[in-house]
Amino acid sequence: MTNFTDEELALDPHFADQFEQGFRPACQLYLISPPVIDERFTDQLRAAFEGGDVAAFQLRLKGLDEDAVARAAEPLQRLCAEREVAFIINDSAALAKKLGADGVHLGQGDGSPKDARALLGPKVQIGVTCHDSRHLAMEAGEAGADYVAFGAFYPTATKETIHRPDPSILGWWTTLFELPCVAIGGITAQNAAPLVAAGADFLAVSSAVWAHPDGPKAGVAAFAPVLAAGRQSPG
Ligand SMILES: Cc1ncc(COP(=O)(O)OP(=O)(O)O)c(N)n1
Ligand SMILES: Cc1ncsc1CCOP(=O)(O)O
Ligand SMILES: [Mg+2]
Repeated sequence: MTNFTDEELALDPHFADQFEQGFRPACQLYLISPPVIDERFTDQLRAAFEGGDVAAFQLRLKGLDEDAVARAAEPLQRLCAEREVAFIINDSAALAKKLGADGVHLGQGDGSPKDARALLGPKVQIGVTCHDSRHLAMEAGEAGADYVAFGAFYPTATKETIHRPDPSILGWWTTLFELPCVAIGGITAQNAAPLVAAGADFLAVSSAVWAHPDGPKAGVAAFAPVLAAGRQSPG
């Protein structure tokens, strides 16, 4: 495994874009499905989309075999296509390929981004979990990821988590690299401001939307003000 020094990082040709102050689109919402869904979920997803702009939806069903995930995916993928929301499959590049998904999200134990790229081609988005690690994020960038994900920023009941990054990792990343970064883990409309200010390109959110007391439409709508507040200007 490569360990990057600051000097190597500054010289690495894969990161030629670093230090450029390029345009970064405003922070957007990336919805993660609940870990378990039933037949009512397509309507819940439709309601969520009515709450405001959603850039991507990840189907993250834990403990189901791939055939069952594929069956669940069908109406959800169709809805995402109608709404021009990127449809991302969690964990499995092979399933993303089979379904013709727009992307796949890979954890550190979900296979290599290079193998996924070889399987999926250049147009499919590949995201990689990087926990709280600058090193893992640089490795993912080198391996051809389309985004890196840091988290969990806050306690969450959706997944057992060990790593708790500081929001400053988002600012560090966006100052050096153009590759988008995703913030995940326990994010709500109430606690998201430091992540947006620090530079997150996407907020990946599950329970704050699906368990919102007024429903998923209100759950998405609640994020509008914090997304609109935008990043801290440099300096
Ligand atoms: C956007 C995003 N970031 C992180 C994760 C977590 O992926 P992983 O570490 O593989 O854990 P599981 O989600 O598979 O339990 C994610 N799914 N999406
Ligand atoms: C999948 C995942 N990876 C790190 S935290 C997390 C859970 C995100 O869900 P929530 O927004 O409910 O904390
Ligand atoms: Mg995974």
